[in-house]
Amino acid sequence: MSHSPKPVKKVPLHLQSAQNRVYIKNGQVVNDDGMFKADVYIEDGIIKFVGPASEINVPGGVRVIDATGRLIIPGGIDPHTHFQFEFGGAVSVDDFYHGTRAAVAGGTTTIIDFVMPNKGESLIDAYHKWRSWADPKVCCDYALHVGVTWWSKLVSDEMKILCQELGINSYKMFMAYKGLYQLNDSDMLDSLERIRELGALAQVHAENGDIIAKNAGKLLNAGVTGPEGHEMSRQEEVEAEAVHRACILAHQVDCPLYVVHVMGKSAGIELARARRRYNNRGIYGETLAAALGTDGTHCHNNCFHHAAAHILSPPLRSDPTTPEFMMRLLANDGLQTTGSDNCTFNKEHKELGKGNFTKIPNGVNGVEDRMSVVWEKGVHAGILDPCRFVAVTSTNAAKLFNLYPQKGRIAAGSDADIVVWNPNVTRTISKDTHHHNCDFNIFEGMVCHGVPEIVLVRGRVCVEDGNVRVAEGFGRFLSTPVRTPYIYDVLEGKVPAEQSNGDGKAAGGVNGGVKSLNFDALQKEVTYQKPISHTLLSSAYDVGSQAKPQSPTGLKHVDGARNMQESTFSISRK
Ligand SMILES: NC(=O)NCCC(=O)O
Ligand SMILES: [Zn+2]
Ligand SMILES: [Zn+2]
Repeated sequence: MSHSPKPVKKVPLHLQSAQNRVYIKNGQVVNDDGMFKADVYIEDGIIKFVGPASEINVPGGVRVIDATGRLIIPGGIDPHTHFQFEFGGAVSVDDFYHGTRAAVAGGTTTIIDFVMPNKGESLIDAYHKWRSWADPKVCCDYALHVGVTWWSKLVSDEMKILCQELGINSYKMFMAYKGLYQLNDSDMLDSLERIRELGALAQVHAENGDIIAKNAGKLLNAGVTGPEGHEMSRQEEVEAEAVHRACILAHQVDCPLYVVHVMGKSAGIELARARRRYNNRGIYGETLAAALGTDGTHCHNNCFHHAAAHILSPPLRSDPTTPEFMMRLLANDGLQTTGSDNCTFNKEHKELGKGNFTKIPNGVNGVEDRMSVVWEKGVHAGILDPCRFVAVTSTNAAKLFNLYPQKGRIAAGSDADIVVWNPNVTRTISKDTHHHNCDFNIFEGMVCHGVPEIVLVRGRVCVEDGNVRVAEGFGRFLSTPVRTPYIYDVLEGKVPAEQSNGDGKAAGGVNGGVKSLNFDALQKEVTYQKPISHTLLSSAYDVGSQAKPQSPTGLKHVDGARNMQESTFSISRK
């Protein structure tokens, strides 16, 4: 089959040439593998020099930035966004302009969005649709993943064209959203096999969609219609089972797998266990800013708007110890990356699900605040060091999606996507000051140490003095080649996982190993919920190691949550 790519809008010259010489002095450079004092010189959007001031003669006419007391870090890479995405009867309100502007404001300079073909739709047509939406609007560079939302010979053929001609190296399959995107195991296996043949990376949304559909029906029949029904229908083990199954399916066809949005403790453990089982080869996991910065108790708030604003899938977990647990997994290489899954809807959209939680459009914010949340809950909390922060917010994603070292590193030759990060000041997150196009922020009121004071996108200063000055259309599409060495060199046994940096010199950050994890101890921290039919019959909720009589939601106490008495499911909401 031949294919002629559709023309893509060119970036106007006046936007390409802005601010072409910048010198950042007196800062502390942080990469995933080390931290050192150095100056950074940039010309035409590329880093030309990183080193001591004594080794460079800076030419005249240069914009000088003094980074004394600041860190100079690679711009964040958010590998998981859904801008302008039609989902659940609404279109997400952060389009490619508002979404990438919010990203840059928060220190993220590359995003990877998902092309989501409808069932029966050509993947290539969907790809061009996404390009036509994104190219004129993006304020920073971006790449695309493609959803394999149905399976056929046409899909298989198009995947080859996407990989070989259109810059795609990753595909997402869904084990949930029954009747919409869900693939059965047989189609999953065929897709995984094809992805392996093409040298790409498989991504999976891991939740058991059949269980969810059954549970949702039972809950609605029993009168549980509010947002709290969402997490009740998709419990921890429903996610953990799917993570386990996905890892085995992928391993059976030797396909590398990246599990997106790992939200629950037990799902995180399954992912880390699979990494250890397969000697850190070919299994990778992402968690979300949402999972690290807030929790599912909000979905039980008696204000419908507040509760619905926190609905995404897999759900935020009501166990309030989940965020710290997920951060520890990131610290120990049980998980490798953080995304946002930014998919924002406003009040009127969320209200589509009033009276039926299955109709609440799924999605939350995160693209702007991901870096600050990971710093606050990771580095400031003493769980991550600054190098690991850079790894899980930027470098690991660059390696896994084959953007490294163009992205994800402060080094000569890399793109000048740079954040001057001040760890000594704070900012308070609020919907009133954020740059999103949405009316709610799930991190409202969080005080974050760590502020992206200056943000450069390919050498262009886009954030300074609290002002965000982006240029619509300045971002470029990043063609991502297949066979990223960080994955395929290891998978094919060319280098041991510990040495998989892609250039044979030092260990990389994506295959480091989970040796230090004590799985027995971790497992003891997980509380499993009882089956939903049991819960509907009784208010006693004596599960796992933390047995306590509780509400059917599994909550010990939540301010504003409904008061459960036996199986009475009434709650008054504003
Ligand atoms: N996660 C979510 O709730 N919305 C976006 C779609 C997806 O990633 O599954
Ligand atoms: Zn998903
Ligand atoms: Zn998503």
